[in-house]
Amino acid sequence: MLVSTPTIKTTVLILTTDSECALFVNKLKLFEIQFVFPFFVYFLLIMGDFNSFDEDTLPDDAWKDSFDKLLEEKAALREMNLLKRDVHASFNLNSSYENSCFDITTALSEKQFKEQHMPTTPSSNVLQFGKSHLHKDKIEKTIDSVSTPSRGDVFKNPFKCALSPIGNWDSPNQKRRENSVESISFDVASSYKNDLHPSLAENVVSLQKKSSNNKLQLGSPLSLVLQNKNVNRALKNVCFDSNIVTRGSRNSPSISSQIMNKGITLQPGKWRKSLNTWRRTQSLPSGNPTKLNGDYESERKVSLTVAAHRKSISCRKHSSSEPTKTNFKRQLLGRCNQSHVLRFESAYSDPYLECCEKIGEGAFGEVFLYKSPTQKEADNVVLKIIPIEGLQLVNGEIQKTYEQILQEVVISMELCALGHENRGISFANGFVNIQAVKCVKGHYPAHLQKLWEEYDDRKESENDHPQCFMSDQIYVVLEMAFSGKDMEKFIFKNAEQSYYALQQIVFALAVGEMVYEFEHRDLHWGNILIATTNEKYICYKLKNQVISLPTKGVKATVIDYTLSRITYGDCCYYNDLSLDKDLFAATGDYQFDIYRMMRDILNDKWETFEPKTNVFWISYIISKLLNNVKYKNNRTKLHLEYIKKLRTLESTILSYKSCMDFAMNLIMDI
Ligand SMILES: Nc1ncnc2c1ncn2[C@@H]1O[C@H](COP(=O)(O)OP(=O)(O)OP(=O)(O)O)[C@@H](O)[C@H]1O
Repeated sequence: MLVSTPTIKTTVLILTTDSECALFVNKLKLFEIQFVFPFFVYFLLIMGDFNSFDEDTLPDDAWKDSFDKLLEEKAALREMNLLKRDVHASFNLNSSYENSCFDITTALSEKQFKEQHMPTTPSSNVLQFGKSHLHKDKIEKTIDSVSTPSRGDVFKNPFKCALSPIGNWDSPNQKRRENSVESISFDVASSYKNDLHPSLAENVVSLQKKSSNNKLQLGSPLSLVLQNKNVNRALKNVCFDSNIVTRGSRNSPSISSQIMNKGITLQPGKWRKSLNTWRRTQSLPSGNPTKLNGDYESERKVSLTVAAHRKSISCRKHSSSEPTKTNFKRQLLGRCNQSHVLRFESAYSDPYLECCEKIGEGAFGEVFLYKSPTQKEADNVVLKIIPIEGLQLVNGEIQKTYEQILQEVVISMELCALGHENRGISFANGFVNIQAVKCVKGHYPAHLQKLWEEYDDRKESENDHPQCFMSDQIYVVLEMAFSGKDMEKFIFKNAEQSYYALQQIVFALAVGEMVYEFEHRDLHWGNILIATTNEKYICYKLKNQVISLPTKGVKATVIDYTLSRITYGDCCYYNDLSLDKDLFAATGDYQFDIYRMMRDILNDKWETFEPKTNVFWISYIISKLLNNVKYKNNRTKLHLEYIKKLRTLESTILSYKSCMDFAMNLIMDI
């Protein structure tokens, strides 16, 4: 192999710094360094002219190609004036052009882009972006085809440099790289970098101020560039101004669309708390708790007012049983077997509460387990305590009204009654067993507050401390049977076990559909509880047909009917989500697609019975069973066999009209 002398000399010099050495070694691997290096040493010894190395050498960074320079640091970009331009060139080490989402046939050069989209005079429909003014609608249309402005030579041969071992850059995707942008840029209505949410601040690699007096001011729009590798993390907690501009998010089209749609990335599973956290960051920019984001705050007030008056029960006209405002309370007390609201302490004595421990929490309630001194599991009771009718926000949520809690109570009790085997032509276990409902009033008991604090110490509660409740606070307490662990945390033995747990859910929903036109509408894996059982079979009766389903050692129970719908008597009990815009903007899991799928199929009319929504949730559960739940034995033949079955279901599930339809199909296989 022939190597020119200047190359050899420069090579020896470069190897004097660690970082350069590492990069260089990578490149030299292509030349079989193990062969070349001894040859260098031998050759230099023969030359015997070490002093001449200082003369006649190339500059220190001669080995760097134009891409290396881009990767290095901001200075290089600034030197090229890229940071000040409309689109920020990438210096994200982790990205690769193969991931690019660009359609190269429609990609525009910077010049073309400016010609087509820059108006001569700014108008109200123009978004500020760097120094340019761009029409919003046009940006949205061309979002995936924005070019990175570049000096032509940078991308013609991205590895061009004096010492580059890659000589002939001829990639079929070269053009893509020309057009790729690996950063996201947008405006935020916040101020200093330090005032941003920490997770965003640490990702800010460029900050362009727009204020006239050269000082960053609160509320002044900033243009930020985030490194793509960190964008997802940053987006999780960050609130964006409504006039966010994003350009060429190439690694993840979904990130781009999240921003364009004012998308919200929520934690999968119990989404309410994560949504509330997001809402809080919207209304209180970190670092400046006194200043509210005006627009968002007024929007939020409207949505809270709407939530307070959200209809949950609607009855056929002229129905004698039509509930009115005045009798929701009476109906609730009827369900509680009470003539009036009880004092908390008379419904639950101190010795009773001393046998409790906190086991869970949701946005609407704290959940405690009463452990019976009899030590019999059947005597244990789960208490879900839900504050109602108060004016103060609890856990970021407006408290449910009598009407709204009545919806949950009626659904819970009626579905629970489906488990009684002597009832009519259908029955199903699988809905949480409601033992009693109580309506109580008063301060939150001191002992429960202590349990809340202990839980907070152990697991960090996301809820508000219950000391916030006054003596006139009303609560509904659902007393239920203990039903196991959230599916999210449960460890299945293998996929055979999870496959039969899935079947249990399908049959329960099928019976619910048949008897009550039931749709769960929020069946994420935090709302399915799994317990181990010694029973070999669980029985269901569907259209007069009794089905014995093997348990394979587990029992699945569906909980939390906050969003559910049933038809009972002449009334429909449901939750009108049509004004809950934030939920439909959420991303971060297939779960959040399901809310949009439901809204679409229901035409945003939440009173309507459409059992396909249950099928959507089953499809979500199948995907969780395949991709997310934990398995103890995941290498056995049996496990793989059932994974295959689940995959088959995954590909066919959305063709069913309802769980009833699906269950009928499963019966043939049993
Ligand atoms: N019957 C039960 N057996 C065992 N654990 C339960 C039971 N009911 C509730 N839990 C636990 O309490 C948690 C909260 O309950 P639940 O989902 O009913 O509350 P929520 O306020 O309606 O929640 P969300 O925030 O989803 O609206 C559950 O995730 C579960 O861990």
